[in-house]
Amino acid sequence: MTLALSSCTYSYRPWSPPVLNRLNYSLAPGLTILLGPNGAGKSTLLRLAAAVTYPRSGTVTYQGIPSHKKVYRAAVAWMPQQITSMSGLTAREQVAYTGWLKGMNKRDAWESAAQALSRVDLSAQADIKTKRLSGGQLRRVGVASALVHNARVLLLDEPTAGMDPKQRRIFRDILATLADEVQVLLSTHDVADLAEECDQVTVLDAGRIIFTGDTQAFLAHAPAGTAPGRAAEAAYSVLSDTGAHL
Ligand SMILES: Nc1ncnc2c1ncn2[C@@H]1O[C@H](COP(=O)(O)OP(=O)(O)OP(=O)(O)O)[C@@H](O)[C@H]1O
Repeated sequence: MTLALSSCTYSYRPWSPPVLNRLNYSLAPGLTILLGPNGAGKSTLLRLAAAVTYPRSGTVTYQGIPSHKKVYRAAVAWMPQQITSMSGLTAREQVAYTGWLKGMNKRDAWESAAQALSRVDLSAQADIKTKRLSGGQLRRVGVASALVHNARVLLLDEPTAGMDPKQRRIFRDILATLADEVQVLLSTHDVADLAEECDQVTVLDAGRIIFTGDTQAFLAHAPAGTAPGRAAEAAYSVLSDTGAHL
């Protein structure tokens, strides 16, 4: 049993049309990327999975535990699109502070912050004030903050948006390593960068899942003769066109 959304319906206002309608989704092991056009519902799905909000009907569970339970929230970590640097805090202090907010005692949070920063390859920047870090490094502080309380599932909302190619490559390698230990679901528009590196791909369109499966099955949607290195974009384009007609 894993993180699962069962028949989930969600709308932002009681009277507005649902953004997700009776959605069923089970997160696979490893690294899954969540693709879809603007407004497809990716952030909404992640927010439900992160227990930031709750479905109007249906259930969200992790190993059968419903998302409103404290143990659920302890198992799942979420990184929103915007990471803020906390005024005056170093990277380690910011990550430790997040751990403390999540209920760890000060000493455990401090120790765990060092480990989390090492997992995102930021040990060398641990004592630097977060406001002096680059945008890509600050995102890695965000991932470390998400990891500090030893979550089993990591939910990342467009973590690579605005990163330069080098930072994206570093970030991608870190995620690939992390995904050996925790389940990772991340939304992105960087199809070409990530789709060939991940284990699973899910494509959301207008609140419906139009594809979910392993990377090979996803790439198989690229038309024959697609140039090497373009397969992910081509597969996504074919699936998006199909989804638009469903
Ligand atoms: N706070 C909100 N209040 C009302 N409607 C919202 C709110 N947030 C999102 N929506 C609407 O819900 C739908 C899905 O939005 P969501 O942000 O989940 O999509 P997305 O796939 O993450 O988009 P993007 O790729 O642009 O980030 C959109 O129609 C959006 O306008």
